[in-house]
Amino acid sequence: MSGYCRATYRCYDEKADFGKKAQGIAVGLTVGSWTDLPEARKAEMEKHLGKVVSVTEVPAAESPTGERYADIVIDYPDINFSRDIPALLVTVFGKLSMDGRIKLIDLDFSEDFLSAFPGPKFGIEGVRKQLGVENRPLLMSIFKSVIGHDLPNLREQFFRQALGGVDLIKDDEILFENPLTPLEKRVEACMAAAAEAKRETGQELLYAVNLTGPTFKLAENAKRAIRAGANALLFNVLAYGFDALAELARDPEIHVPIAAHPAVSGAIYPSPHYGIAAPLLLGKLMRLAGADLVLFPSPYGSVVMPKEENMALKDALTSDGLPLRKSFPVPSAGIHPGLVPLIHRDFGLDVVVNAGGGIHGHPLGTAAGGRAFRQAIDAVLAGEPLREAAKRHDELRAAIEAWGIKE
Ligand SMILES: CSCCC(=O)C(=O)COP(=O)(O)O
Repeated sequence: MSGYCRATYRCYDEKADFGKKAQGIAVGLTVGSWTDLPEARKAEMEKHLGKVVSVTEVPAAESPTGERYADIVIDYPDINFSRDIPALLVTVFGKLSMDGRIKLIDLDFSEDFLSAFPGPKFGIEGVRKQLGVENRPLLMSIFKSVIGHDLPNLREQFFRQALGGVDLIKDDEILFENPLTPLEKRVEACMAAAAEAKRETGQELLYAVNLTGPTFKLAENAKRAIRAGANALLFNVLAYGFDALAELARDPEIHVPIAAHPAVSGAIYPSPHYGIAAPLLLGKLMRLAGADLVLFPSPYGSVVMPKEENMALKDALTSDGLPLRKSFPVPSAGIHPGLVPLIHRDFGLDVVVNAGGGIHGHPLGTAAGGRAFRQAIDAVLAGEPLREAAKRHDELRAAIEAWGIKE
């Protein structure tokens, strides 16, 4: 699209004139007023004016929620905003986000706007290359119970996760700078455990250390972590803002994959009437800002997102429609080995299977938890039912006895 970024909204109202509402948005969020302007001024302002592209009204009787709504599409001239995500979001959904029952459903970026964003530095291909794993879903393990633990304890936890054959280990997102496991010491301890585990497993491993601290110290902290040996970062994007991620992702000295955590997103996407839709919030915008991996609730686990939204989110991260590297989808929360067939069915090969409790809570211990997942992944790729594979694998059998299989 040339010269304009396009916003799509869903607006609920029992009796509004949606055409008028759309015109009000297009004018109100751009030039402010139009009809009151003298003709000469109108000619000058034309290039700044938002344009209503379409208004599609759905009556209550045909609406899935039984409420009357309209999908409104508006084009916003690039000339009005700078090439950064905060400027775009404030333009298209600043004041408007507080003005009645309206949700931002989608954004389409102009070529010029897009050209300011390099996107993910590694993406799916780059992460696979780093790990040397091309032909199967990846497996990520989440540290659980990290607060109040010291370095030897953390190192031991890391080692046990790594022995299970996971590809990535991520910090818990609630682990911040603290005297027991400060950033650099934590990285050194965990990377030493990774090297020790590699001697047994032969596997490469990425450790996504939680990047925290004041916004203006993030880049410096990331570089400190990398100097200490970190080979990936975890980042709570929504607590800081997309621009913080974009700055980290475009910094040439931050040459490690960044995993985006969805913390705080539940305050923004779930309502049908308000906020920003999940495929845009956790999909398109995360990819645009440069997340190599994006965590989000799956349709099956303990924190769920509806399937349709989940699939649209996956498409936003992986479609060819954006000229950016693809981000790895990481459907998460309450994941256990019995869910691997569903994850593979819905996400295919390019997915990261991610589990905390489903690994640490395994009846035979943390390393067995990782192995059970790897056995489940291998079985699914071989087209073998999990119950069959479980006859040969104690770890998978114990996992299925504990959590079952969901089909
Ligand atoms: C809601 S997506 C984030 C998942 C996450 O960070 C997490 O800790 C999930 O842990 P679980 O024990 O449910 O695998």
